[in-house]
Amino acid sequence: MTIFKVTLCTLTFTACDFLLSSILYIRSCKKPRIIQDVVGFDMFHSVLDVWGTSILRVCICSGAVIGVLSNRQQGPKRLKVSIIAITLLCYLIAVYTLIKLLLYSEYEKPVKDPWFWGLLAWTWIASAGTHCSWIQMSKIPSKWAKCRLHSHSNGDQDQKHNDDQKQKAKTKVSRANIGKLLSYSKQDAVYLILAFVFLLLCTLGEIFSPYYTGLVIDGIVVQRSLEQFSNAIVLLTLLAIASAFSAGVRGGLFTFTFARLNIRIRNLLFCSLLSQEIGFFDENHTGDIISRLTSDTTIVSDVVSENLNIFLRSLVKAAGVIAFMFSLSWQLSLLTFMGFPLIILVSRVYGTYYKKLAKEVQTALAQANSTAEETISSIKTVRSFANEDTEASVYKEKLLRVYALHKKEAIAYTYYVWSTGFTQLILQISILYYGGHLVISEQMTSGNLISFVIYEFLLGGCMESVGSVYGGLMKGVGAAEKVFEFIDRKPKMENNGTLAPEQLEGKVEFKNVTFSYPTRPSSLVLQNLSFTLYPGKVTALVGPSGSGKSSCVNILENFYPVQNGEVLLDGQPIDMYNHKYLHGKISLVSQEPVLFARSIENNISYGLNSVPLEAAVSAAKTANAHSFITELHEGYKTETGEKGAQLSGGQKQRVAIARSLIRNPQVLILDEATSALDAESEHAIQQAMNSNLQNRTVLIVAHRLSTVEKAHNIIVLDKGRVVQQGNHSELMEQGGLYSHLVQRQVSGFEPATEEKDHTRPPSTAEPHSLSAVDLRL
Ligand SMILES: Nc1ncnc2c1ncn2[C@@H]1O[C@H](COP(=O)(O)OP(=O)(O)OP(=O)(O)O)[C@@H](O)[C@H]1O
Repeated sequence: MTIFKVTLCTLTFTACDFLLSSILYIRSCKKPRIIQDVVGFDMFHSVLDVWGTSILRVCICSGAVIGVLSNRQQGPKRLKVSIIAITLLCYLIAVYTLIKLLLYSEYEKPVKDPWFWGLLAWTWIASAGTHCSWIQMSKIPSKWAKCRLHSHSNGDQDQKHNDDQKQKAKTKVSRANIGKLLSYSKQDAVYLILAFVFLLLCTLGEIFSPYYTGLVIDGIVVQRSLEQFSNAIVLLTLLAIASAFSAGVRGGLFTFTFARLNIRIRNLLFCSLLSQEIGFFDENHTGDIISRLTSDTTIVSDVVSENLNIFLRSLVKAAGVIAFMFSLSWQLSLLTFMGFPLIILVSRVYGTYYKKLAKEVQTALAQANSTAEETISSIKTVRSFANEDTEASVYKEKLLRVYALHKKEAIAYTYYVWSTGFTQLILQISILYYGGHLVISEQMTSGNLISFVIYEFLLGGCMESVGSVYGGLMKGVGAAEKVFEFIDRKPKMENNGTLAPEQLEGKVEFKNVTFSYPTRPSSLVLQNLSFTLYPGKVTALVGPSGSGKSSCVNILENFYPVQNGEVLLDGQPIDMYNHKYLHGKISLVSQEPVLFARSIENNISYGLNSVPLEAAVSAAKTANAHSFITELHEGYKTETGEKGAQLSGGQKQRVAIARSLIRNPQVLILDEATSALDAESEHAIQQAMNSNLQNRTVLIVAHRLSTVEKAHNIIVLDKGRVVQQGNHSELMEQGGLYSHLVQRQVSGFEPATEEKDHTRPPSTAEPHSLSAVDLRL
């Protein structure tokens, strides 16, 4: 709707409101002349004041229209700012009409005048209409902006429009999340239904208790009958026992069901994480991911379980209590419900704010966790740089951010308790005052008043619970939003290839491969790269640091998708191979091999189902690991510690080589796999592997000349391109980057920076120790 339509509608509504209210007032006026009603106004017999509220509404609406038309930019914004005040005003008008009904009913029981009822009903409708008109007019800029977008851009309004859309989308997401959370509990429907049945039983017991308490008091004070008094007490006792029993079963069942939900969600999240592409782990901090897996999932199940339990109990109890209250006294019930919308309003404002805060707290906590995790997992590096104090202060800074958010939460909670407590206090005093009047005027018994007051307390408790658990539920929903974001995330690279040929030759071809990492899409790491790895041959990749050697390995392992070109295994793109099959045939020993906190035997047979010890021993022998393993106290049963921390770097590498060899892979990739070994161990491994080469394709990424010089083919990379290819002697003869690297390193010259300079003439110094030569600049 355009600005003109909105204002026209508002003005039409205002005119109708005034006209209808006036007609209804004139028809319900008991005095022969209106002027007499005005002069001798009587609260208990005249509805002049109710008609007066229509003038108030006319003023509100016309004021809004004038405000918007006179200042099209600022007017609607000002209306938006005062929405809560107008909501309160409209609510007070509606409450006033209820008070009028109570005043009228003092002299006319029941109130029969249809014009009076008509005026009351219209006043409620018109109050709601005024509120809606105000909201519509406050929204004008975002809608109006749409029309203006074509003529000229308006940054602020576009931003606001986007924010509105985002807010709407968020509300939808919250609802979807609650639905989704419940859908994960489908398997526990039986337990949930049982829990709900016991919840009903327990609540019924609690609802009837005040009623029987009233009967006990009436038995003592009014009837003075021992029989009625004792019957009521027996029933009260039975109810209390049944209610307590049901409460226990209900609580237990809810806790049990949500413990199952917790396990389910964690498992789903973990499986979803495991299926994500490697780029996902480059983009997300481990601490963040772990925080979602541990604290967010706990919040989702625990907070939701606790709050859903209280929420349902309070809701069912409130429904029963309301029914009893109306049966005891409709007047007192009306009085009670005047405060009801106010509590909802407070809860809503608080809930939205609390949800926002909860999300911020989760994010801040995840960042703090991430810092702690990074520091603790790299404690040796931290210690070696004596950087403990800085790390501690970085962590403290992050914790202080969490603390600041918690403080905000605490203040918000304080205001919430104050506002709801104050509303309830006013209500209770009004009820006692008006209830006393009803008892004195014999419109209800004292027992009923006591029952009503107990019910009112119960309802107050229910409302408070609903309000406070709303915040808790929102906290759970905020956490669920983050958990579901990961559970629902579709991996950008799926391992859904199906090829699994019985015979695999092992020929690998890189054809015009261009590649960049997902975290840095604009920087090309490999450019139009082509080379071939042949079965039965050892190929070495060499080149300066950062030239893309490990990136080639990552692509060959199918960790990342390539931007252009293709990587073929036996003529087929590698992503067409079955995931398990591919990694059974291509095995990688990486630069920093990671061992798991298990025994050496289990580490060697990692990922294989049942492997005899002999196979592990044989692989360990080839990897030159057997002798050091047997020297360990528990041999192959020795635990390696977290990430293999209880083994030396060289020992870890040898176990990792054995782990790859045991699979008898067709393509073996050794990415700096022997960098931590002494020359003798490396030589022993090479001997063993060369004699074991059969038709295996071997790709070696290494910096030591001793590792690469015996390779059948050496591929020299520079800035993601192949610059040279051939065996050691050919490349040395050719000159160029390879010989330059060799000669420069042989001369013992180490440049100060990682930048290389090919223009410099190669050193003429004689090689003195080939085994120690590092082919990296
Ligand atoms: N996970 C990653 N995300 C983004 N960029 C990366 C990632 N890994 C490596 N890089 C970048 O890709 C380029 C090539 O790195 P790569 O590890 O392939 O080089 P390398 O030749 O193996 O180096 P080195 O000999 O030092 O191990 C470098 O510029 C590096 O910064």
